[in-house]
Amino acid sequence: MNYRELLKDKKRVVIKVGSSSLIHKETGRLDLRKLEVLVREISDLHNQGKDVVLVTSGAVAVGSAALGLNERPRELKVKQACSAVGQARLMMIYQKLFAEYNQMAAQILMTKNTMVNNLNRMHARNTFEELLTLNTIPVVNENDSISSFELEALDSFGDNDTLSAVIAALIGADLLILLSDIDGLFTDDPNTNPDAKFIDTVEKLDEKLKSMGKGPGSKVGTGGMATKLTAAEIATAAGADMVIANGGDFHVIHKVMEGRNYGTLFVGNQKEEFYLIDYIEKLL
Ligand SMILES: Nc1ncnc2c1ncn2[C@@H]1O[C@H](COP(=O)(O)OP(=O)(O)O)[C@@H](O)[C@H]1O
Ligand SMILES: N[C@@H](CCC(=O)OP(=O)(O)O)C(=O)O
Repeated sequence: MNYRELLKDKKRVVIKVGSSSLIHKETGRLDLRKLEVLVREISDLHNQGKDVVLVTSGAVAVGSAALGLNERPRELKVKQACSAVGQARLMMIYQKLFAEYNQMAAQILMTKNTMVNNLNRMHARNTFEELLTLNTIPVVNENDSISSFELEALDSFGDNDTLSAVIAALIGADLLILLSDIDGLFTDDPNTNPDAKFIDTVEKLDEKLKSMGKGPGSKVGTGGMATKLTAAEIATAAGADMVIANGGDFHVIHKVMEGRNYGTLFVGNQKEEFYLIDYIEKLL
């Protein structure tokens, strides 16, 4: 089976970009040229008739640069304040860029409680559905400034990798693309182990593969490969394919969608009885 070919027909796509793919390493400020490519790629997918949801990190990084802090803050309340400044800036720029391509962007900020509480989860699902029906592009992040789960428990739900998989499952997406600072999954962290080998396709995510995913390599990233594999577990069990690809050049989005060999592909394998809440509860 050529799993890559099937990517061409995906109809509902969630795309997650990490902070490290959005900012200049040296200054911590937004890489505007890259953002333009990201927005153009997403707008073009939308013009092809696909539903697209963008999950974007970057609020804390953008906020701390705007406030003149030299490095990523450690104290929770400082991170939360940075995120309040950064999220507004980030969204302002997304709105502007999407508008240039005649697209309507919408913002949804989620917390773990949104997903755990049955009523809130239903509201979230309905809002996503309606936003997609209305032809908008939902832009999602964690609601860092009012919730501490996300910034403190970064190994569990508090990470946009996991959040994007939960959203993919919630809205019945058929593809999740995680754009990171690395080409995909390797047998070990290639930043520390030069012998690590690239893995092109994962048909079954077993314990051996899961143990390969280590923490983050960069100062700005948070979850590393470990949370991306948790995301793969949720997305594939919900029946969506997932691709981890390098967000160094966002043109990779259309290359992945054309079925070309970019990134690591995790093949969706819908569990007969898939209950999203079971997965969310495991993350608490
Ligand atoms: N097995 C692995 N394969 C690839 N990368 C890995 C692996 N284990 C750990 N990593 C690290 O995960 C990093 C990507 O995650 P992260 O820093 O959170 O980036 P992002 O902000 O883009 O999500 C890589 O740069 C790499 O150092
Ligand atoms: N919600 C936080 C970032 C959380 C996160 O997952 O970051 P990353 O590892 O860069 O995707 C923010 O917007 O700064």
